[in-house]
Amino acid sequence: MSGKKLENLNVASQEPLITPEALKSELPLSDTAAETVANGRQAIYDIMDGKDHRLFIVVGPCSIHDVDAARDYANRLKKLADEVSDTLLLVMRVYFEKPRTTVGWKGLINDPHLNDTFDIEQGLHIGRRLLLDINELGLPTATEALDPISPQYLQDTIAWSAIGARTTESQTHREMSSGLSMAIGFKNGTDGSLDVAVNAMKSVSHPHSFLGIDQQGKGAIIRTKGNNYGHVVLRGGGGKPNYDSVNVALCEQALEKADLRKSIMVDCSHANSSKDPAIQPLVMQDVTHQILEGNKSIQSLMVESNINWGNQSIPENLADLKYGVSVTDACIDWETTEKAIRTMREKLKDVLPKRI
Ligand SMILES: C[C@H](OP(=O)(O)O)C(=O)O
Ligand SMILES: [Mn+2]
Repeated sequence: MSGKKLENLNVASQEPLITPEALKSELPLSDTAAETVANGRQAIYDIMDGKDHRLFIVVGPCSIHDVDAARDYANRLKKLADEVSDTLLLVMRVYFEKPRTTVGWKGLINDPHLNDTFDIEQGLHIGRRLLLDINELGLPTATEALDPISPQYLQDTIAWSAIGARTTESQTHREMSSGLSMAIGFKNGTDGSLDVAVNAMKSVSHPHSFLGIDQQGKGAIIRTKGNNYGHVVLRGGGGKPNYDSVNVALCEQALEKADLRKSIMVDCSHANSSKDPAIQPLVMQDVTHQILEGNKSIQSLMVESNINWGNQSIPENLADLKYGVSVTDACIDWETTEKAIRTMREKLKDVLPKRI
């Protein structure tokens, strides 16, 4: 046998990680939280199946870096969610995993102390604790499923997941999505391509077998049943927005041609707002207008919102972090969020019931 080392030559070190089973026994889902997750998932299914007339809005910070601010935000959102629940189902964005175009902070799980110490085990504990607390409030949560292993640790607390613009084309993410236990939104490509999302919906509806880890953290062959609740998320791209009625119609045609459910989410941020938060309420107004004009395919929105406006880079001295301000994409503030969602509810409360 050759004594030559031929593997992990570029791996500096590896260390054991808590198993999914152990993390969940340390931080179990309570009955209340489990009910929030199950009810949130079912309500989204019913909206997509045209049984529930509401829209669902995935709303919250681009990323979570401060769990106290996240809890503050969740308490505010829960009050608003109760107020508008006859017309809008609000689902809180709780994004822990951030895809970077090149390099940068990759989220609370990867680097919970925001200082390149990459205390991932702590990140998993902090993330799961927060998800449990938000579900305890009765507020369903949404996240981006980015790391192929982390769903084993967290997905029992999630009501809706996104596959991002950078990974909608990835076979790994399509295989993973075919086994996830909730509706999945597939963002169009960063170049604006809709095909990658339509193809992802097709792929995900089929069973897949692939390499993964089981609840004991051991290597496993995962065999899935397929997931029929994939849908498109129009987030703009290629330097152009795609939330307008023409692009929505083109998306409807593509879904029709592929014999897929016409359930579209409009992401009011990202390339649909050219990352300018002030544009997001305008996109929300445009979507509202499309629905008032008779659109039936837009069933959900995504809004990047935080306690305070804009975004900030992570400072050398973390004490300089501004409270409730995103450290990734710029967000609208809480007052703007409240006003825009209340306006949407006001305008749609008598119209949406007639859509089904
Ligand atoms: C990163 C993600 O956006 P994307 O660039 O994948 O549309 C998000 O923050 O929702
Ligand atoms: Mn973002």
